[in-house]
Amino acid sequence: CSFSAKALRPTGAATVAVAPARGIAKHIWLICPLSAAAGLGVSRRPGWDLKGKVSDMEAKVQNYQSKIKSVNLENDHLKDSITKAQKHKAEIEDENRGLKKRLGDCEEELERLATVKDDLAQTSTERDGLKKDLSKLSEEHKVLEGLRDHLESELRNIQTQLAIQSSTLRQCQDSLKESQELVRNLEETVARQREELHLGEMERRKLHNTIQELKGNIRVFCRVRPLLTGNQSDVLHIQLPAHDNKALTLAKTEESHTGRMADTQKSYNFSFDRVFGPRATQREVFEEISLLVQSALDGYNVCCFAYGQTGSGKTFTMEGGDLEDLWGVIPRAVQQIFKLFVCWKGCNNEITVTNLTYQKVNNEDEVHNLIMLANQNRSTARTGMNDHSSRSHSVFQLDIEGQNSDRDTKCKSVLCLVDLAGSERVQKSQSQGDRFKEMTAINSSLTNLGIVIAALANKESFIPYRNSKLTYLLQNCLGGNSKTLMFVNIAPEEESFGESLNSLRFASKVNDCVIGTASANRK
Ligand SMILES: Nc1ncnc2c1ncn2[C@@H]1O[C@H](COP(=O)(O)OP(=O)(O)OP(=O)(O)O)[C@@H](O)[C@H]1O
Repeated sequence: CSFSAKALRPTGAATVAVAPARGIAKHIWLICPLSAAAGLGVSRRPGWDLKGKVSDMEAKVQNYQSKIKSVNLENDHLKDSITKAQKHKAEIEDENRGLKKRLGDCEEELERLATVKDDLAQTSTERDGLKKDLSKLSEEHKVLEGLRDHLESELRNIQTQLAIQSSTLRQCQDSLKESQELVRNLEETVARQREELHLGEMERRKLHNTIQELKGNIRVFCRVRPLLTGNQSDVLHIQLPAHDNKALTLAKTEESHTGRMADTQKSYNFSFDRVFGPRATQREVFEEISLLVQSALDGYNVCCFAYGQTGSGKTFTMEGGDLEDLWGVIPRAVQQIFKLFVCWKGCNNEITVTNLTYQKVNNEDEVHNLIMLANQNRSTARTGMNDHSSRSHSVFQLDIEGQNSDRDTKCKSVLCLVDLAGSERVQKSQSQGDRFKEMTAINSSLTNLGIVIAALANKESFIPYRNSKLTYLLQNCLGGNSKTLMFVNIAPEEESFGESLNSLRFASKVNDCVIGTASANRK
């Protein structure tokens, strides 16, 4: 199609169709209105030139026909193209559907892959964690390997040591066998020596008893109290020989009554089993008594009593002071006994006295408590001779029972420790009223004690023990199966000379008493 630019006078709108971008053929069509086309390339003929016009028209028709032809061709061609395009479109749609499906598949796949990616990320995180764990475990493994090596080396050492120990053990077992043999031999020796010891102990008791018997059954110790005020060297009337602890002399210068003769020195010599001077300590005194306490533990009845004028130191000797150094015979004897004994199982007394109770004791403290109770009940008072005079006799009696479970033997004894009330002269003590009555009763019981001792010394057939409660209570100690010791306490003051002389004479009489040989209460 060719156009002349000059002749072109478009009168209507042109439609431009553009073929789809995608397709096999690409064409541009321009469709012009007929009126406009009629003027193309045709020169204007005069009105009268009909022929010319007809020929133009025919030419035009021909042109148009050929154009139609070509358009039809073109149209066919286009139809064909359209068919093709439609086919192509259908193919493309198919393809599109396929692609869409593929896209859907791909999206699904993508989703799946996203999940996989998440899984992968999680797995990766887990892998990182595991890697860390692995490295940690590797380190631990390394440490454990080190430890294992160390343990293996230790094991080797231990095995070596074990081998050494095993060999030592074998040696020990051998020496144990030898030791067991030795122990058997030693046990036999011990049993033999125990038997020898027992025989030795029996021998010791026998010898101890013989010594006690040789010393006399009623033994007498004399104790001189120190001056409570004043200078000890002023005491001239009591003389204690320096090298003889058994003798004592009372000396007094007697003035001539007429004045024509010179004053005479009168001396009274006494001899006892032991004389303790004013400086003797409580411990020294008890050393002697402890032998008697041992006799009580060996099964002998033992009695120790203190006699003397009021204020001469009887209570101090038997009980003493609160400090351990000042303890007297009773607390020291209790201590000695409880060092050896664990329990006392009761008491079985042969002599009973009205208003007297027997109390079971298990230890030293219980005994001390009883002594305190007894002291509270004991009557004391201020007299002309002593600020704290004991106005009663105090009798401490302990029943001892011993058992040798190995040999099934038993022994029983009584330890009797007596602090007598002080003897005193009526005039000197200036006692009145109740004190006077007390003093009379005390003196009476002491007189009865003297009578009993005199009867024993004279070996009389009847001994009047029942004359007083005191002698009745002490009858087993004085005349029976007992080892008896008497303390005669004397005061150092010169005005007590007469009382001291009386006491020492009485004590000498007691010292002469032979009351028979005591025997141990053993079963
Ligand atoms: N060896 C001594 N050393 C020191 N002081 C002593 C000694 N002996 C006795 N005394 C003291 O002498 C005083 C009288 O003693 P104690 O009370 O023992 O006498 P007593 O003979 O028991 O008197 P009584 O018969 O009146 O009861 C007490 O103060 C006591 O402490």
